[in-house]
Amino acid sequence: MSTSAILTNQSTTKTSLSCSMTETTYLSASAAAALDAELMSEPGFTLEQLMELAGLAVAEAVYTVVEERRPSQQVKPKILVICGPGNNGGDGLVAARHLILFGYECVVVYPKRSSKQHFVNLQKQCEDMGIAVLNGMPDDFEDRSGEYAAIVDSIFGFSFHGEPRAPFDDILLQLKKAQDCALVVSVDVPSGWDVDEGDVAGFGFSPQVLISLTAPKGCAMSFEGRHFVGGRFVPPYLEEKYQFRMPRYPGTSQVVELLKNS
Ligand SMILES: NC(=O)C1=CN([C@@H]2O[C@H](COP(=O)(O)OP(=O)(O)OC[C@H]3O[C@@H](n4cnc5c(N)ncnc54)[C@H](O)[C@@H]3O)[C@@H](O)[C@H]2O)[C@H](O)CC1
Ligand SMILES: [K+]
Repeated sequence: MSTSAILTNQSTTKTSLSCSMTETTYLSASAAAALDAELMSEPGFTLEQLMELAGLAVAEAVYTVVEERRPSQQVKPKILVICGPGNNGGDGLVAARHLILFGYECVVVYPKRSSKQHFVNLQKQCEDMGIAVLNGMPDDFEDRSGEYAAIVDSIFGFSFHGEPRAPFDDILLQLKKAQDCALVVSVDVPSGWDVDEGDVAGFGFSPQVLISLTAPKGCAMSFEGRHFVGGRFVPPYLEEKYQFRMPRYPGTSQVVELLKNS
């Protein structure tokens, strides 16, 4: 793997539950894919293992931001999780299951379902938790998007290319409209953004929260909202090989928030 695939290589400094983002490491789309493949070949992780930890981290970040804004302990937060056709969508299915275990309500939108057994199992596990798994956006979404405590964008991750195709083009338009009245949390990459360059098409989808997995991708350099990192599974020798540094996770946490320098 060429180190030129890595966009910057710097370090973070730890405070208590967050990292002061004096400097951080960004991975290009190609470096992220190469690292992902290596995790599954050399340390021999299965996709199931990595996705379970990634999805748990997503659930933890969602829980953190929702609890901070929660007006009353009586209201059970309701989360909409929109899942794409690949592994980013799988992270969303895992996160939905954990959010139920954290005491939330969830609805999943999963229009292009993978037939792979792992994904069939993830859907079944969601349904077994009482989660409705829908083929499309709820009919009343435009009028009621503000009722969700958060909307999770797990549509596309680091393998997204080009222009979003149907049905995700329409879904992203709906998400863009909803971002003014609902808290939108993107998983790994704000969907529709160029993975390395950001919102170069000027579409204007701008989630309030991003949870980068393993390490931020290049697009995160132009992200201005709250930024968490999760995916606490990289062995130190791979950090060295890929010349990036995992954030220093506090205690048993699966996520760490990167704080911008003042
Ligand atoms: N090591 C880690 O950090 C891990 C991260 N994980 C998550 O996996 C995604 C990357 O998953 P991958 O399956 O490679 O790709 P995507 O989910 O980004 O999407 C692929 C999917 O999307 C389709 N597609 C691509 N471009 C378009 C388009 N323009 N319009 C419509 N559809 C498009 C493509 O055909 C595929 O079907 C990473 O970001 C993390 O979220 C793992 O969970 C664990 C390890
Ligand atoms: K996403």
